[in-house]
Amino acid sequence: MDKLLIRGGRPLQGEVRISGAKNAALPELCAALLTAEPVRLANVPSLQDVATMLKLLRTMGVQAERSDAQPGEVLLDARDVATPVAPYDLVKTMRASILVLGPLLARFGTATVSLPGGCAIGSRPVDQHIKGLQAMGAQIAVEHGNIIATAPAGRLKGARIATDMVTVTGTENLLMAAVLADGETVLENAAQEPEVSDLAQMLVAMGAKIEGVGTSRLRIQGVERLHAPAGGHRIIPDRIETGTFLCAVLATGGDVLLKDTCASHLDAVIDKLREAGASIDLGDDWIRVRAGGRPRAVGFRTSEYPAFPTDMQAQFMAVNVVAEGAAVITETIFENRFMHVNEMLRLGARIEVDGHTAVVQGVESLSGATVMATDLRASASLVIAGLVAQGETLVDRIYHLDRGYDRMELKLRSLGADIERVGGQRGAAA
Ligand SMILES: CC(=O)N[C@H]1[C@@H](OP(=O)(O)OP(=O)(O)OC[C@H]2O[C@@H](n3ccc(=O)[nH]c3=O)[C@H](O)[C@@H]2O)O[C@H](CO)[C@@H](O)[C@@H]1O
Ligand SMILES: C=C(OP(=O)(O)O)C(=O)O
Repeated sequence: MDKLLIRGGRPLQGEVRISGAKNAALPELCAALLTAEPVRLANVPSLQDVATMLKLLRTMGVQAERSDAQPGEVLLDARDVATPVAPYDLVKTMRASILVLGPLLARFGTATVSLPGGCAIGSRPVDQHIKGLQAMGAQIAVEHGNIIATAPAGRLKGARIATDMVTVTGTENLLMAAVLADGETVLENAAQEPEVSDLAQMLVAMGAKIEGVGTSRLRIQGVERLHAPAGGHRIIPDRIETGTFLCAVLATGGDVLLKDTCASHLDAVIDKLREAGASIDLGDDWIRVRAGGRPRAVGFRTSEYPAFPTDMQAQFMAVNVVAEGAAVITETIFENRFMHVNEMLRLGARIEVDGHTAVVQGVESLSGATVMATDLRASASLVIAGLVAQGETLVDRIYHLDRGYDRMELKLRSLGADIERVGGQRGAAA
């Protein structure tokens, strides 16, 4: 099993290119199921979740290939979908497989998707996805661990849906279902994450009629069919990869230019980084971050976009761990997203957790040790801590990291980090 070996203590310096957003790529790959025309996606990141999604689409009969000629481009042809089924062996490795449910039901009137179980960071039910589809007329049964869904007479009906909480993939699933439904759907309490808006823009380019993009109320007039987006669709930059590098630079005391990114998707994180002492300059598609000595500890509370993202909580905690002072971090989205804390303690961090709150008392230095990644962003936070720690840090179980980061260790190495993959080859990224 692959591990990352890090010899800490080197500030990051140089330039790095940010990849396309995992959490936009996954629903947008599924959106290709909504049309019989071939769809071209650009800026698709090379990471394990994308590989898993391409595999899932292929098992259904979709032609899904990376272009040899154009790096980052994926061509998808869902003309023939023989089996509208997402089996357990793929869903268990990637919860976002649930994103095929809405589009399959919308276009083919039937779908069977294995019910995702719990996950390291929380129980993560999909009841809101199911409730919304039922409101659109779907008949849904859960049998033998599978969600079995059908649309009577083959087509969903528009409905007014208010989800009990803001759900990102829930909004995306219902949006993809609604674009081909008969009549109008109104999604209240919709997620406003940039990845949801990027999906909506792709759907509009495919002929969907959607009002309110970027707001908490999406109004959709269903159409009979969709076409491919003319000229393809380019995936937005990954704001969480961006934030991860920003935190790594501040924690290590470096100076880095991040290219091909979008600063306006990261307002809350950038505000907190500045509060922590980072000097940050912004351009249309770049961010330059410079650390001015040891960071100051800064508290924050995770919440839905545009507030501080839960997917940045662990990485920002790694900054606080070596900062001057103390900070309170509150996690409001997932009930078990402090799994990195016990591993950080092994590196010498001082953190106390009480329910949804972690109190971090910054320390002057960390000392390298073997630590175990428990989930995707926990892995990233341990890499940041390892880059700061004195001596060697070995991060185990980095298959979690590979799910969601595009060649992270190569990018870090290009910035001067002493980091290498040991114990095998990287798994087949898409
Ligand atoms: C592939 C993808 O885009 N993943 C992101 C997505 O996950 P995901 O879409 O799974 O997260 P949600 O926004 O749905 O979850 C938010 C909260 O709602 C709860 N909930 C959600 C749906 C539901 O039917 N019932 C229910 O109770 C969840 O357990 C959680 O407590 O948004 C999360 C919150 O920003 C991010 O951390 C993930 O990186
Ligand atoms: C939690 C995440 O992803 P997923 O929803 O795919 O588990 C994440 O990207 O941090």
